[in-house]
Amino acid sequence: MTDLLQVDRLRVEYASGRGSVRAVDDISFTIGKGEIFGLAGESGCGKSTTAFAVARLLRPPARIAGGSVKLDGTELTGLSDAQFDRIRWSRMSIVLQSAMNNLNPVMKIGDQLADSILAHQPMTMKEAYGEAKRLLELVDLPYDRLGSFPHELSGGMRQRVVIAMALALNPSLVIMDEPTTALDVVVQRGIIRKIVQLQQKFGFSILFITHDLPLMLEMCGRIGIMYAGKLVETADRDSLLRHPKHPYTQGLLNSFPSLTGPKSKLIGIPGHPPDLITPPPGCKFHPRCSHVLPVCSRIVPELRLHGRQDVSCHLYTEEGIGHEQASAASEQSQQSI
Ligand SMILES: Nc1ncnc2c1ncn2[C@@H]1O[C@H](COP(=O)(O)OP(=O)(O)OP(=O)(O)O)[C@@H](O)[C@H]1O
Repeated sequence: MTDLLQVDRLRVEYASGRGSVRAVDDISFTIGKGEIFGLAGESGCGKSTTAFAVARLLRPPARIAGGSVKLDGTELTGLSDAQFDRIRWSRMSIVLQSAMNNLNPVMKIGDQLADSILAHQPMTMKEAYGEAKRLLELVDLPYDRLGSFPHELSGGMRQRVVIAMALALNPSLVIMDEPTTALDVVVQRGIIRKIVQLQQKFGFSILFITHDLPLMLEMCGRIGIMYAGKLVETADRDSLLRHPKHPYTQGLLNSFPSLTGPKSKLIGIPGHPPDLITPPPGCKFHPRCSHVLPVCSRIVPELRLHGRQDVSCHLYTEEGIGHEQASAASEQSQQSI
């Protein structure tokens, strides 16, 4: 699969009175053309900061401290705001959890959609309205809703409008950060089904972020697991489900009910994520890890290909205990998933 997005050694820091918060710490991943890639991990691990860095939505005190973000070969981190504005919406768009509340309350839906189309495409107002109607129908809203104000729509309908706006200019990448979290479960499911249908129809790629790991596993072809600003494992969905390699991934999967297998006891991960201003040395997960080795508190493990997935863990490095015990750990965890 050809890469659409290439994130290489990205680092993002927030300046704070106590020091720098290393929210995204040297992470690398790619998203293929037409691929749905998910980022998962506990609250505060840096998922949204990564998405905002890619979409260039970070504001002070946040700053990109290093690394590269390329979209279809174009380096984004060095572009001026004006250059990036041409890319935003036309090649990359973003749907946020709160977006449905950010629609202009005193403007009709049709005017808002037409305005966002006209901001990037030379058309007459009549043509833009025609486009707005097509977009509403894409997300299964009747076109007479063009004349409604946001408060006349339910939360689910407003989020569909936001998704329609994100697709208006046919982008190649859509970033979705908790796009349905604020909605009730039934409405969520309907919107997710619609997103997947549209993705299959138009072939755009998605960077998908949610707390809902079962939903992520259902929707994403490949998933990156983040812990304390680091990417600790990247794998295709099946490998991740069948053979999670990093002890953190294993713990995360054990914290959610199984999608398909028999019922088993849910086990949380003991302890808490570290303070990102003074994280522990070596692997940041080592104070919580049940497979911890002496090397883990000394050396940061690199993310390396192991079997079908990339994993950053000393269970799979030469400094660590080697593959046999790692496989045993993976199998042991698998039995309980
Ligand atoms: N303005 C800020 N100043 C200082 N630190 C911040 C700021 N915003 C976020 N952070 C820190 O950056 C880290 C990453 O936050 P981020 O919101 O990206 O995580 P997340 O994985 O998306 O969390 P959630 O799932 O809760 O949205 C957190 O530890 C957070 O405390």
